[in-house]
Amino acid sequence: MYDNRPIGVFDSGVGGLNFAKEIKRLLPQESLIYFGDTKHLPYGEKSPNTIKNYVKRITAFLKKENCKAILIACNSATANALDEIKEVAGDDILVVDVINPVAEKVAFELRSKIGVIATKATVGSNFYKKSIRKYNKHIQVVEFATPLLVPVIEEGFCNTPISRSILEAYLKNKKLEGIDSLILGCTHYPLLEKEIEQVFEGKVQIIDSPLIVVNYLYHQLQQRQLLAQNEAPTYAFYLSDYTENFNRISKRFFGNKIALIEKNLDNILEAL
Ligand SMILES: N[C@@H](CCC(=O)O)C(=O)O
Repeated sequence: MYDNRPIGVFDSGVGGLNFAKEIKRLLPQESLIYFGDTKHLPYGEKSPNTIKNYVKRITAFLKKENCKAILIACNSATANALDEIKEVAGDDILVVDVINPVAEKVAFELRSKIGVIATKATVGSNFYKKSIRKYNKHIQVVEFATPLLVPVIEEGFCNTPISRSILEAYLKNKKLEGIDSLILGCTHYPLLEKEIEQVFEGKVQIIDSPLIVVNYLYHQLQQRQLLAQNEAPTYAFYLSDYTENFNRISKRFFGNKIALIEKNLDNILEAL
């Protein structure tokens, strides 16, 4: 039994593309519909209620596009609006987030002090600490907000003296002293992963969230007989506001033939 309907993936901007790219690599027969809410970026600086309003509309859009599953490729959305997203999605759509699969995996591995760097909205929720300690109370979890990293990434300053100096300032903070592992608790941050490894001189293991999450997604699809058998999957990219940086990074991950479609979701909830 196969299901060739698309998987919906969304984020506030380019961050979710790290996860969409991993789906394309590991699940090459799956079609994707990506929504980047670039008009409302950064989510990390917004209140939980504001985030809830944004992501309910995106979920409604992906439901209307007949998605069989939705990957919330955004930690800030997961940490502040997971229940609301599931409510709008309803029981017929599989919803996978980017925090719980990672928390469950790292909780059963030999780690003693895990660092989590993320946006203010994610750190403010303590979602990672609560999720990891739900499985293992003995692990110390340090959550540390690094808000400048998203603008650095969205403005295309990765691998520059700017990103390097900001990472040095953040990662050498006393709060992160003695960590053995680091979770990149923002889907944008894998774009800085090499630079982060350099700051720690390889002494800290960076957790590969995209691999863990997409592996979890695969098993959830398999259990529900929702896997696709599609030799020509399609990739559609919608943005609430076109940005050149999204265009550049999406083409780097998905090739030059993709089309970016600007989509206004202001009235979509009324249309449901
Ligand atoms: N993709 C980011 C959101 C970044 C932002 O819009 O502040 C996350 O995982 O939290």
